[in-house]
Amino acid sequence: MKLLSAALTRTLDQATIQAQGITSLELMERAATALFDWILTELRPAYSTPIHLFCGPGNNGGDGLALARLLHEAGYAAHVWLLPAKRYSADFTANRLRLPAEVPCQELAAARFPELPASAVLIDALFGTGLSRPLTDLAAEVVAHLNRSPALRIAVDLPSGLLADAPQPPDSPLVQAHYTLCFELPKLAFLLPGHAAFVGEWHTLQIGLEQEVIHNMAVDNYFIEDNYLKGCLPKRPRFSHKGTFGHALLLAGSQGKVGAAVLAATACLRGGVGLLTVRVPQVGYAILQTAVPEAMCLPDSAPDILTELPDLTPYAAVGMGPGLGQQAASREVLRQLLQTATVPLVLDADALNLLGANRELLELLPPDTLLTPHPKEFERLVGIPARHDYHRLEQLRAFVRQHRCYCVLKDAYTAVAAPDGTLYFNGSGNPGMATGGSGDVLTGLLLALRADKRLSALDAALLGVYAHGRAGDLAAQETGEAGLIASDLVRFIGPALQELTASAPGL
Ligand SMILES: NC(=O)C1=CN([C@@H]2O[C@H](COP(=O)(O)OP(=O)(O)OC[C@H]3O[C@@H](n4cnc5c(N)ncnc54)[C@H](O)[C@@H]3O)[C@@H](O)[C@H]2O)[C@H](O)CC1
Ligand SMILES: [K+]
Repeated sequence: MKLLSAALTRTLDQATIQAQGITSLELMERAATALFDWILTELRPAYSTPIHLFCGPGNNGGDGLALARLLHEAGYAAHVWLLPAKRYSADFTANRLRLPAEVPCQELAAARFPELPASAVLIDALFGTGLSRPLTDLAAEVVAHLNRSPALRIAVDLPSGLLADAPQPPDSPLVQAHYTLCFELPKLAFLLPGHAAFVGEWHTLQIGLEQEVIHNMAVDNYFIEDNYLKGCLPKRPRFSHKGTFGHALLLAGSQGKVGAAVLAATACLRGGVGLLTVRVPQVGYAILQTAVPEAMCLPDSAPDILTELPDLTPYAAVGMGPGLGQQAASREVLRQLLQTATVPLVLDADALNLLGANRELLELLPPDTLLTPHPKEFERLVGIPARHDYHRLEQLRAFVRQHRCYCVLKDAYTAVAAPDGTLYFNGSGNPGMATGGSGDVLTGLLLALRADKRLSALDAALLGVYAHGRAGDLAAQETGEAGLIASDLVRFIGPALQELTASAPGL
């Protein structure tokens, strides 16, 4: 799904109002009803639970006021606190007037903040997408008061203080929400690591915004969730043979890190590759032949690191990096690979560190090469530390545009960057995957998908990243998050890919 800027969100609201012939107040009522339904079904508060709604002067506050009315009408103990302002939005005022007189409603003042015990539920409807600058004065004090409370905090649309799609100065006042409930589409701000403590668990609520309008909006950020890739992996034709799915070459492993080669190799096989040859140093030969009998092994003549690039003629794709080490001889293998390869490349781990340490090699990257750095490796690749999460995304866009490559920036919401600068944030996966070897598994899986000629570079990257996370989610159901190890991911690649496979035969 698309990630809209605050400006496009406003356009969408207006377009929905026009297309459906409704008033903005009616759209607000839909938003409040969706919030009300979520709170009742997911939180199931007792009628006696005090629900304190903190309402700002704009439409976010209007959502809060409408929600307060719905809660009151259903018999819940709603209590409204208003943030005084010079101007209030029209729909705020309309809902202020519609609030039944029996609902306690007070203006906030520095000397008059309510007691907020652990048993209460707090609704943060202070500010949403209309926020244009960091919170100060009374609003900042209210936010600090909410954050000090042991009560559950639910943010409407955005945790107040957070901008939807742009950085705010460090240490700006921000509500620390346990839940953020937004409308229809998530916001880019939710997906950035620095915001996790403020956004909490987020959910999108449907309010009937115009799908046609969303469809026609041009954006450069997408969120990849459950349904997006279903059916994208072509079904295997009955008359296929191992040549159909490509012969991949994996260059990996060094003394003490042959396990990385084993994990990437098994993941590549589970990813559906036709044939796999693995290049390891001598130290890895017996290990690989024993641990991965399905793969062919082409050992390097050196005992503990890779020093020679094999003839690339037989291969449909080449992966390099897991457990490689950063010796000069391996750097020369990488240089030769970049100079001679005419098939898709997947570069990870030490192959990326070698690129970062020898940045002139970046000029040799063949177009459509797929790189899979984590943030630290990415920083080494670009050579300049990111000032904040948004700056890192701009660096990412600039990097793929400059080098005409695909880059998978690994994080809780991994971003796949395409050469045109479009970013696709991945929604599958869980914290159990933050474990050694997880990245090696991704490399192997991506290598298999890049060897499959039926897939475009973008589809291979998106399918691989999503299936890797999905394998993690399936594995965690069995092992729990803490108990999950990288080999578990390998076991669940098959089921994850199965979910994404088309039901109709491909041509
Ligand atoms: N489809 C939807 O997403 C819908 C969203 N709704 C809700 O509407 C808000 C956006 O409302 P808006 O009135 O544009 O903005 P805010 O309520 O966030 O606040 C604007 C208000 O605040 C003033 N202001 C801005 N920055 C500051 C600041 N730093 N300090 C103090 N005051 C500030 C500004 O001047 C305005 O007066 C969206 O988030 C949803 O919650 C609709 O209800 C339904 C459809
Ligand atoms: K809010």
